[in-house]
Amino acid sequence: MPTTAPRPTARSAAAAPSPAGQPAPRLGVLLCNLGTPDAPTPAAVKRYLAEFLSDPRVVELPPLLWQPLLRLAILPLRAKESARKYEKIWQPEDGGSPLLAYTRKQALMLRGWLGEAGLRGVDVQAAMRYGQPGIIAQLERWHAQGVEKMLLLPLYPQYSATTTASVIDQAHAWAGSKRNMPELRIVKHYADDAGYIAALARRTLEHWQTHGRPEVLVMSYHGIPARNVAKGDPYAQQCQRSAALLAQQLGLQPAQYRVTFQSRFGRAQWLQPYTQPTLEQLAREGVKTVDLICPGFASDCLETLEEIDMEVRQAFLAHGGQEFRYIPCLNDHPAWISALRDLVLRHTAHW
Ligand SMILES: C=CC1=C(C)c2cc3[nH]c(cc4nc(cc5[nH]c(cc1n2)c(C)c5CCC(=O)O)C(CCC(=O)O)=C4C)c(C)c3C=C
Ligand SMILES: [Fe+2]
Ligand SMILES: [Fe+2]
Repeated sequence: MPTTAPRPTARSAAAAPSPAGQPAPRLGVLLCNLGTPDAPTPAAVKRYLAEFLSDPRVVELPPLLWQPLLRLAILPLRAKESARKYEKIWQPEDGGSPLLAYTRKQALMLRGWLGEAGLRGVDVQAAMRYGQPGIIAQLERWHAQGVEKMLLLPLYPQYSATTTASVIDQAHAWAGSKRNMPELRIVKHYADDAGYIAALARRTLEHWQTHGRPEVLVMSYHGIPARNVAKGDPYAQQCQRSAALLAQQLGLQPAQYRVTFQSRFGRAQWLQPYTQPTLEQLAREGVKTVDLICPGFASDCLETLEEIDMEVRQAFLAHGGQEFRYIPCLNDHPAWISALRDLVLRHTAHW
């Protein structure tokens, strides 16, 4: 019996068939996070750190000065040291790197939730700025399928040139290499987005329902060099804005919370106050119970699971603290997926 082929539309005629034989998506949403090594080994960590720390958005030193220092002095030691830390948080049975596993889960859930919200023909994928799966490879796949509209959603609620701008640079450089470039939209930041703040508040209140309220809630953000802020990076201001909104939702008075900055790299001054010394000081002042939340990290990762929940916890307890309770990142919390869905719906309106 002769079969009638569906009449090709302008789009499907141009599009390469997708692997599952599904029609090509109309719109691609890319959840972008920092990146992670492929394995918790010195060799894999070295590859990842070399790419990451060679990005001029991340380290602004002249390459002729920085590259020899990085390759000869920093990487050999740091790769070994970091690999040992990655080993402590690696999930061999569950996606390896927590950062990658959670970002993939967020993409999968968001795809379903957008479909339920009535957004048709949308594909949602997870990608990493450094290492695998890469941003360019995904944009290239969509381009080959004829996807003409792509939304970049960096999983950094607060904008920084060191993170968000680097994602955007990479996507623009890729688009610049195309004769028939797609439409690109970007979510620059969502530090004061009501859905994001509500998700953080929900996460915290659920934690308090189980454990009760602490004496002090510490909100710890990843740091950046202080001179970046002096030169105009709005990151610090956005961190303070998110913190104030979260405190307001939780009904906290200024004495009941602190904003701190973690993960300092190198010897330059970074944003202050630093997280670990703040926790040590609180313990010395007689504070017995603290909760710590990392509002700037969309997913748990090395910097939260190892640095905060192991190292900083240890430091607080060693200085006289009694209870250190880490509040997990937003990860796959439904309130967070709902906030991401609303961000996507707003940024793809009339598309
Ligand atoms: C100059 C160095 C760094 C800047 C600036 C920086 C900014 C920055 N980073 C994140 C988020 C993450 N960073 C992570 C790991 C990480 N960060 C740095 C250095 C800088 N970050 C290093 C060297 C590392 C690797 C680990 C280590 O060796 O200590 C991660 C976790 C990755 C993982 O695999 O789990 C995240 C996430 C933000 C948000 C930010 C600026 C706002
Ligand atoms: Fe970092
Ligand atoms: Fe760290």
